[in-house]
Amino acid sequence: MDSQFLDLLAQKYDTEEKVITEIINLEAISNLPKGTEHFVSDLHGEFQAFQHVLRNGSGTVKEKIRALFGEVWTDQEINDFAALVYYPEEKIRLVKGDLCNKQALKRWYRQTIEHMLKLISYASSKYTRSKLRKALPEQFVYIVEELLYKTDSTNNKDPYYEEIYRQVISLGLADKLIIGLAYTTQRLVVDHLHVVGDIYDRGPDPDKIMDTLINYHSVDIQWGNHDVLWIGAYAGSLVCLANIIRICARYDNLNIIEDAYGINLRPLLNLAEKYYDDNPAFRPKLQQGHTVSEQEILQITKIHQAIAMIQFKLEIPIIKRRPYFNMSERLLLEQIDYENNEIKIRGKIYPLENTCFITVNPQQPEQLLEEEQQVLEKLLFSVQHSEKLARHMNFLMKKGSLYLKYNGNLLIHGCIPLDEEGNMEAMRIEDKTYSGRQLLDVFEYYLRYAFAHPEETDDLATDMVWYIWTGECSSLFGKREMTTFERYFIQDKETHKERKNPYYYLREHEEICRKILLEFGLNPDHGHIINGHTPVREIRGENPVKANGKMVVIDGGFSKAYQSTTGIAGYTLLYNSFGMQLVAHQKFNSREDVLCNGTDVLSVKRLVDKEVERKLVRETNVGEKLQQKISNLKNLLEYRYMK
Ligand SMILES: O=P(O)(O)OC[C@H]1O[C@](O)(COP(=O)(O)O)[C@@H](O)[C@@H]1O
Ligand SMILES: [Mn+2]
Repeated sequence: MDSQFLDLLAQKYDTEEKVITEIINLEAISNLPKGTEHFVSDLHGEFQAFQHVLRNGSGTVKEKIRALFGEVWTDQEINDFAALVYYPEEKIRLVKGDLCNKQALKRWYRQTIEHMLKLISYASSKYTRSKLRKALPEQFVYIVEELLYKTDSTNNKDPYYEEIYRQVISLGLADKLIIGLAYTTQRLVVDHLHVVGDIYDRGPDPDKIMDTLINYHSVDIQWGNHDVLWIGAYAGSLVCLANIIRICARYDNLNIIEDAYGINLRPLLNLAEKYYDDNPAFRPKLQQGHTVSEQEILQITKIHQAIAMIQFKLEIPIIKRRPYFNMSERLLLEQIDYENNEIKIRGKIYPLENTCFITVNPQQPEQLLEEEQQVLEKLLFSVQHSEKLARHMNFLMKKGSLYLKYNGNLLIHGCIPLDEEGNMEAMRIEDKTYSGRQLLDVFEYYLRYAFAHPEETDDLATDMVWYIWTGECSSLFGKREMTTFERYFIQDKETHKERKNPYYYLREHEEICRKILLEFGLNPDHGHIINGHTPVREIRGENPVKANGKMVVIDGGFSKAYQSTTGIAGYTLLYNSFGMQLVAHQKFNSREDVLCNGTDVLSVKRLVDKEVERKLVRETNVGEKLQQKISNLKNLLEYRYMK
């Protein structure tokens, strides 16, 4: 072992006792049950519903309350206490409104603090004291520990403990303490969160989700195709930029761009006002309960057309300079007969409707108007100079990856591109061919390169980010073509279909999943593939657990826009020391509903896999790191202290 490294280590562990204590500590931690992993996906800007799932730990909080108090409490009491743990600030306000005299409130405080402490003690039973300490509200660590670790069997200290309660309440600290303890509980029930892609697009508050994730104690992200689109825009891809604005316009979410990220849309609006009019194909999909004036709808409709046309133009030069993207069929503006308003797709002629080609030069359809060019420059400048977007995109890069191997499982938003025979599908990039894990690694390499070079807007890396959004071999898109143009302008629904990669039917088979796990160096006997991306249609009897349990698909649709197809409001997955459980969530109405009526999103759990023996930290990714550390410390012991 490198003596320099050991000398460095010796600075921290500068006595034999310190080394030995740390070894004992790490060995002991390795023998604790593994922490709970929580998997969510396809959040699509639905901050409220996501927050609820996060705060209730996909039902884990209530499960713990029920286990502790279920025999003595009514359902109503359980619901009330659960609501307090989820939304402590609001619930305390409601309780105070209900309890009219001070004495009653004091009694409530006294009982509630005790109940919270019981819950915390139960929820932290598989963690070290040090880990619990880190999760406690900082200003109350001392008193909470006193109350938690009461060891006095003689009752000599009872008055002492009572006095702590009394002081907290009379000094007016009870609210703060209860709120702090509620958040501690939320934090304890989930050790680590995986977001399996698609934080952005369709719903109203992706920025709030990002802020929540940034403040979360332990998280990783597997990028979704929509997240990559936002990364692409920030990294300088104009076509990705056009796409994010188009999608925001389509879902009546332009305030994400303008208000949340402070990107000035005025130049685009001016252009849109000049060239476009009302158009039924471009009217925004309105959010439920969101009232928008006719004038605003008209404005959005115009912006939607302006940016969609810019997008279609921008696609052309990329397709032409990257022949191996194999997208020549997507040169649609070149297939249009502008006089007869028709288009030829795969040899068939279709009439066009709701067209808005006023800025297109039929001889050179990729040509941008001078004004369009200027608008794009201003938008890109604005995007790349939004402080908040920079913070969010940097976090996505830091915590994110295209796929993740974690505790023996493979987490990926979309798919592993396969051919019909189930072989890893190959893609040529420049003069090399890649497939399987190598292909995904190359995609990720380009994406990181593009992000590191935001000043380059048409190099291969930047184009590749757009390919990951929409290309036929992309592991995040997983379809053969994106038929956006057809859905706007062609009636015939046949043209709207997007053929899926064979992966999506082959993943039903256990052998295929085993093969993929092997390709990624994982043990197929123990590993699972965890996917998001495609809504599981429970209504039609689709099972999210496939391939004899090797494959779990957790996109049930937080996205409101998709709930009618799925019939539920999303799946999440829990993986604790006893095994893996899938949780199906019912539609989330509102936080008020939880607070006032005690209604919680009904969650139904289904066992995916059961551990034969309780899984310990030692057998996890974290455990591996601990073992490495132990081995370093043992080397230090020998090198420094046992000569
Ligand atoms: O529902 P919309 O807004 O028309 O978007 C449809 C587009 O979204 C996609 O489904 C991709 O989004 P998802 O990752 O959410 O599936 C494309 O395949 C499709 O073209
Ligand atoms: Mn997706």
